[in-house]
Amino acid sequence: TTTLFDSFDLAGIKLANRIVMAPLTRNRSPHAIPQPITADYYAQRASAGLIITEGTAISPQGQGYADVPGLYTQAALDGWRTVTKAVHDQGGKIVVQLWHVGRISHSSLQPNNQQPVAPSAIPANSKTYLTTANEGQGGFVPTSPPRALEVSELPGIIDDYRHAALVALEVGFDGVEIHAANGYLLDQFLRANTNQRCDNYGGSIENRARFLLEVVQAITDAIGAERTGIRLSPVTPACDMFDPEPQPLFKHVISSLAKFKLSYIHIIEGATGGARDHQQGATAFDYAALKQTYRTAGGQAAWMLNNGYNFTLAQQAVRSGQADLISFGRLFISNPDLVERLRLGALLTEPDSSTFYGGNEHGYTDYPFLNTQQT
Ligand SMILES: C=C(C(=O)O)c1ccccc1
Repeated sequence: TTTLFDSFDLAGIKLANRIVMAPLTRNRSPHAIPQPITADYYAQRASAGLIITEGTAISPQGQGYADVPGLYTQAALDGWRTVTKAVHDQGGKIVVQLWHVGRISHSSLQPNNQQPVAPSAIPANSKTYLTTANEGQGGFVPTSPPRALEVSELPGIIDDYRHAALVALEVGFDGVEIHAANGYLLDQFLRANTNQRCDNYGGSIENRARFLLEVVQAITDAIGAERTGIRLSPVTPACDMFDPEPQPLFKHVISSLAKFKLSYIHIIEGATGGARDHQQGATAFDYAALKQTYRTAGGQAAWMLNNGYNFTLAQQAVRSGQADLISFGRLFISNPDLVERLRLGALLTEPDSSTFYGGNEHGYTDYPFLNTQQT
């Protein structure tokens, strides 16, 4: 039977195992430029079957938190080249998560201190991370109220996604993950509480999924569907998100995605970083039905599940065929050699949440390995 430690062919990319490092925002890229220490951080974790980078902004407008990296300056691209080389030198595989935050931003982070943009002018009851003058000391502040995007602005944002995907491959990434989860721009278009547009990008489920599918079309046209994954979070409340009928919404989304020969579908089960059985709407979300719908519609992408998995749950999910791949977030923060530890059944280091966001090497690259020679 299949286990987490079996190799996996991800649309032509050979993964050494089924254990994926989930995207994790760490707020350690001043001026959106990944630093040399970031290359060390990802290289330390290169034994993962696949690394998905932290959310990476496709444009200045897509930047929503201080010190998150981008793909829109030459300095950032040079920084990412160092990262991908360091990971590949360790035999690892790494894709970059393409991120536009939409309304989850602050005017001080926006070009010309503008309002953040969103499908509708509905403020989020949410916070974002800013740093004080002396870089690195940061805190969370309320997000700024957004303005509604004009239809005429959408092609420009699609272009930003296309361009980011192209430069991602140029700087050595093995592919991209479209961030369509956790209440950011693409999820804001999908779900009813944030999208109250009256044009053909709002209202019906088809209309609310339109922008996401146009982005997927543009990226897969640019770099190939086999280099393109996507992340969805059907019922997460993260960033103040809610839709009263997630099952029909995501049934339509996943059926529509089936025609693209994507690399993988990454599903967050429940509340991101919280209860796996979190429910929105009248009935519990049926993840198995979602996968079945996708396969019945002809979807062949790998199926990746996330959120609060431990070793036993993960083995069960892979053995049963419920998932091809399992992504782990917090456990990879504090266990660079998570794969080895899971293989040996070794003790896992608990992550220290006080150093998740912002700061220096402490809580970033100074977590211990089991056998010290790898430090
Ligand atoms: C990109 C994030 C996500 O997808 O939730 C994120 C951003 C800031 C803090 C934690 C997570």
